[in-house]
Amino acid sequence: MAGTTTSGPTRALIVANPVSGSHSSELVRDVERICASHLERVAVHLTTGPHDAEAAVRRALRRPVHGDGTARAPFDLVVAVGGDGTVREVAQGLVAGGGGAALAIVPSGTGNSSYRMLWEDRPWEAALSAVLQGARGGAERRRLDLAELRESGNFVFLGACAGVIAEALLTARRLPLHGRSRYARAYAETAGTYTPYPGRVTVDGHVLHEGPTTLANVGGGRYRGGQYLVLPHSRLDDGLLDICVVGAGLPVRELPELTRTGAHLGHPATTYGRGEHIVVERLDGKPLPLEHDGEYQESIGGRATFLACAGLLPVWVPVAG
Ligand SMILES: Nc1ncnc2c1ncn2[C@@H]1O[C@H](COP(=O)(O)OP(=O)(O)OP(=O)(O)O)[C@@H](O)[C@H]1O
Repeated sequence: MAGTTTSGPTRALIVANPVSGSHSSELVRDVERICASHLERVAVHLTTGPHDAEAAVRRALRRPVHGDGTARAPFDLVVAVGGDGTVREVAQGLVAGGGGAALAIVPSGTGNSSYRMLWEDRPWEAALSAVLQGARGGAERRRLDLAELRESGNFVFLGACAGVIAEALLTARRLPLHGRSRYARAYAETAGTYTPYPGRVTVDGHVLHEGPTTLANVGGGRYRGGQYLVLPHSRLDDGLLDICVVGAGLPVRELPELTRTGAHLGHPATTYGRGEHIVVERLDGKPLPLEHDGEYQESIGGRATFLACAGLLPVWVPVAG
């Protein structure tokens, strides 16, 4: 397959977020130990705050290492140890840093949908060990699509959602729960009082949906909240963004059950599309409730514009099939 390579990586930077939902220092030590048993060079960076993962990756990739009189990139692998927000920041740093280092993920967040979109339910130790051995371990380096959110300039890895899922993230902030049950409870609470917003979604210049909107999800990843299969048909390297819109005809409380299996797609209130240029709007002059990669976008206005960026990010994934 184009864009793949068979040999494993040799030099890893581990970027770990100490405040991600299921972080522990033992986990970081284990990741470091497993990497060190396969690789010639391993470094660890603990993030210090929002955006630090991106800055650390950019910095680290900028410094060439000199060996035998030649310069080469200091790392060919960056292992993000964190949740979806950390993974996205690392992805942004990898794109900005250039140089061809590829991403691997060890899940230690809350939803961990990014890890699941690549490795499903495989234990992280097995996935990391596969990555470190390359094709021999059953992993390959593939270039995956990203989306650019025009209004912020950020790249989107997992996906973005306007509507009830974004509102649920705000609810989740005040819940003293951990893991995926935190998002499940936040969603249930939010759904109880949620009013669909007046919206429009345009795909490659054609209006896909206009009217009351419960959610509009652009991806990227098949899962949201680690368990809800909102975009079951999404492919990560087809150069296109999938979009699922749920209108007001589907009771908000029924969505979690339906999206667990992708059954929402058969409901008449659901519209599905695919394209390179997707515009999600709120039409009543209020800000669009929007999140991407699990982070609420506070400063977005009434409109979010997503552009597909085909094959922008090198990522270690299981060998296809
Ligand atoms: N040292 C730090 N202190 C405070 N915030 C940090 C620090 N390092 C990183 N962050 C921020 O923590 C946020 C949340 O991290 P992350 O998304 O990885 O975990 P999570 O929210 O538990 O998981 P998920 O997104 O999978 O639900 C990120 O937006 C990141 O910018």
